[in-house]
Amino acid sequence: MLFSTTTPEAKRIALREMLAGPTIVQFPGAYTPLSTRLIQEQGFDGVYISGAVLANELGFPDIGLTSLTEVAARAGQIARITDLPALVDADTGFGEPMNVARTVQELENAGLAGCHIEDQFNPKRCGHLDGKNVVDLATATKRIRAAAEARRDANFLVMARTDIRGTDGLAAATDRAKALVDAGADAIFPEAMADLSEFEAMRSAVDVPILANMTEFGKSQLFTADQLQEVGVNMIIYPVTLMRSALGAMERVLQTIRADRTQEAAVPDMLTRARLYELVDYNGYNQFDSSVFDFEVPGLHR
Ligand SMILES: C[C@](O)(C(=O)O)[C@H](CC(=O)O)C(=O)O
Ligand SMILES: [Mg+2]
Repeated sequence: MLFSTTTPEAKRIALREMLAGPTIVQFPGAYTPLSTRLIQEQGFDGVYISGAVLANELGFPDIGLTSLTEVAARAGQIARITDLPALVDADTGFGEPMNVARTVQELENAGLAGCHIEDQFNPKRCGHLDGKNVVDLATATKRIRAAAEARRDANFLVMARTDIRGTDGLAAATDRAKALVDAGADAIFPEAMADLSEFEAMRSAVDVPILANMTEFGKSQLFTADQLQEVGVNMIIYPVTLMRSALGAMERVLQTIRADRTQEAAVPDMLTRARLYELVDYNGYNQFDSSVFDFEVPGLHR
């Protein structure tokens, strides 16, 4: 059935354990709650909830227009449907340090295993675009300290993302990462690393887990999990991959219908009705229903 069979607390412990382990973990971006089931079925380690996907699907560019309420609600819908730990993109934390504290508590309540908070100015932008701005070190560290202190579950992962590589270079990024760890970050998301050697430099700078963002059409090459593991990366996200693939497929089928005046040629690419029902677990719900209603209470007649 379409719900998590484990608690948020257990998922947070699982996330901590996998990040401490020797094997790199892969977190595809959940496009929607249902697509999260595909991620789980394929045996991935966890799911990522992208701020870009969330914003774009609501019809906004990824420039900080979504609200905490929208992000927590969507992230909660995704977290509730999977046994996998879910890491959510909390952008700049939705305001000042006090807002960041509230953000972390709302995300804990929504059942997330962790979130990342970045050091961009608002309005923020995609980390792989030029013209980003980052806040000063004091502001960046205050956000992380507020996040770390606000959580009620010590295992909720507070990941600090730094975008400073794009504005000030690699040395600034490793320095900032160290300061963010000192401020309480459990993990580091070094955004827009240019190549593997930059990940390696980040690896030597900090002793917490580090994340690689394998977003398509960005600044980083699309390295394999083995290549990234080799340089000491602990976690990979594929944030926008499912949305890009789904939208690509949608565009193609719409073109087919326009051209052929029927969708017939596109049907082989579609998930069949049977497969869709399997994914939504109609069977599981039916069985649950019959186990609840198919019993007799002696002496009870209506
Ligand atoms: C990871 C990211 O923050 C996201 O929101 O998914 C984006 C991804 C993207 O725009 O490709 C990012 O800033 O890298
Ligand atoms: Mg983002």
